[in-house]
Amino acid sequence: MTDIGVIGGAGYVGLVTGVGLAALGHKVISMDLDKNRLSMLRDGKSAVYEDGLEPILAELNQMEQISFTDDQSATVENSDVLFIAVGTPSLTDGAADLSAVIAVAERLRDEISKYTVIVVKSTVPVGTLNVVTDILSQKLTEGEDFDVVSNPEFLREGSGLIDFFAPSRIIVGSNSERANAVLREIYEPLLAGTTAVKVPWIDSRREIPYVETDAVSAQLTKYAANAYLATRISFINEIAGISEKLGGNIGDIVDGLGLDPRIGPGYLRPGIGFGGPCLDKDLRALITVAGENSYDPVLFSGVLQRNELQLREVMNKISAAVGSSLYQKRIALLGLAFKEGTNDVRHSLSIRLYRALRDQGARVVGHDLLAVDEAIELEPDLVASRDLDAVLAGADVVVALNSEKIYSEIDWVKIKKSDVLPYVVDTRGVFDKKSLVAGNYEFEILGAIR
Ligand SMILES: NC(=O)C1=CN([C@@H]2O[C@H](COP(=O)(O)OP(=O)(O)OC[C@H]3O[C@@H](n4cnc5c(N)ncnc54)[C@H](O)[C@@H]3O)[C@@H](O)[C@H]2O)C=CC1
Ligand SMILES: O=C(O)[C@H]1O[C@H](OP(=O)(O)OP(=O)(O)OC[C@H]2O[C@@H](n3ccc(=O)[nH]c3=O)[C@H](O)[C@@H]2O)[C@H](O)[C@@H](O)[C@@H]1O
Repeated sequence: MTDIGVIGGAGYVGLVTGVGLAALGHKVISMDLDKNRLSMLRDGKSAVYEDGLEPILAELNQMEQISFTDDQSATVENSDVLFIAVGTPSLTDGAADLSAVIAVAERLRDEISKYTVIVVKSTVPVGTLNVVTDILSQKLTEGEDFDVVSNPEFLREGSGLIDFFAPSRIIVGSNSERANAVLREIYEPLLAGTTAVKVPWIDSRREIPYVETDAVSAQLTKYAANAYLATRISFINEIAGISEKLGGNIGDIVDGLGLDPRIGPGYLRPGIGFGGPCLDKDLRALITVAGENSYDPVLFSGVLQRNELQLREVMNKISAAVGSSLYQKRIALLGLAFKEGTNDVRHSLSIRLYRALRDQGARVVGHDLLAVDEAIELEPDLVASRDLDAVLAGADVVVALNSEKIYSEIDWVKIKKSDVLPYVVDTRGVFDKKSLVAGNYEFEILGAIR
């Protein structure tokens, strides 16, 4: 059992990391600046939605396996290992904003009083570990008082706990054997499949790849993974666009593509593009860092460009559907979070679409199962509801942006209230096509002939 502090412990990554490590039997202090989130967490409630998190959190709280505080000094004093999971958002030039990481390191420089392993979980560009080491070295000695390790995170929002307990891989980047040994000890229960509380996602028969490498490679692996995922989405969106022009059916194309074992079926759903707090930000940071090192990443620039164009494609479909002008047209957007299964609206392309429609005078009404409050907090004038029927009623155009299961269950015949039907734009191939045909709706599916 290791005493672990998680700095940024109330965020998406920090919370899953803290809860996961506590469930493995470690004593965890989750430290954050957000007092509101901390007080919710002490009551077993999370401001970030993660499937299955709250029951485990409540159990861990009761066992005193995890605690929540805004006191960094006490966290440092009572921890042998500190995971840093603070945010690293995009600056206007695309580079990662490291101010939160630097602020934490500057305090650690004065707070560390025994050998402490600093584990950087936040996604940070190559070179950031040197910055942290330089800050700490102003008062402390590397190897004696501290070591800094990279341990990038690959979780997906909404399925964070599954990804913690059944990760595709664990990557640890460090040149210190002492720190590596500490990390191996921390992850040992996960590799062995043993936990202090019952979690449904662990499979002790499955071997979890554990990769030890240098810090530069660990950090670049993280950026490469997100760049590849973004590339895959822009790739399939581009194929969908071409398919639409040539009269193909993207669903069948994806199935045919995915059958090639070198390509695989996952992560090939076309749509409005990749949104969310990370893919876009990390790709921009990679492009910036490549540029700073005299390398021209033409492929990745194209991936970003396709993503921007994709939003415009969807906007054009809506404009074409209403004919003359969007003014006063009621547009129902299904899916406000950046994807289904999360309440995160950070960098949601649905919200960007809302703004573009609003600016042209449309009356937009949005639906989401989890993110209505978050969407309204971000855009106070947005009319949004969890009631799907109410959102669909009276719409001139209905647009599916996320692929929630309930969207596939809409009975288009049953919901018909009059002969004046909305035009339906399905960017996700989620709606029941037979039902739309039976109801005589005019509709289009992104990337497909009907
Ligand atoms: N959200 C995701 O799915 C993933 C995020 N990442 C990376 O993990 C990092 C964190 O991302 P998220 O969890 O999404 O961000 P987040 O914004 O949800 O969480 C960051 C937390 O850090 C706290 N914080 C900021 N400054 C602090 C300080 N000085 N001391 C203590 N707490 C502080 C904030 O209050 C917030 O709760 C980023 O680098 C991101 O790129 C990596 C993999 C997945
Ligand atoms: O670094 C991160 O933050 C994380 O970013 C992504 O995870 P996440 O942002 O939670 O969401 P994804 O499920 O990857 O989806 C990202 C965007 O791509 C879109 N997407 C995804 C898959 C797909 O086939 N098609 C598609 O358009 C989603 O709708 C969403 O807008 C990665 O999948 C994680 O591995 C990574 O850890």
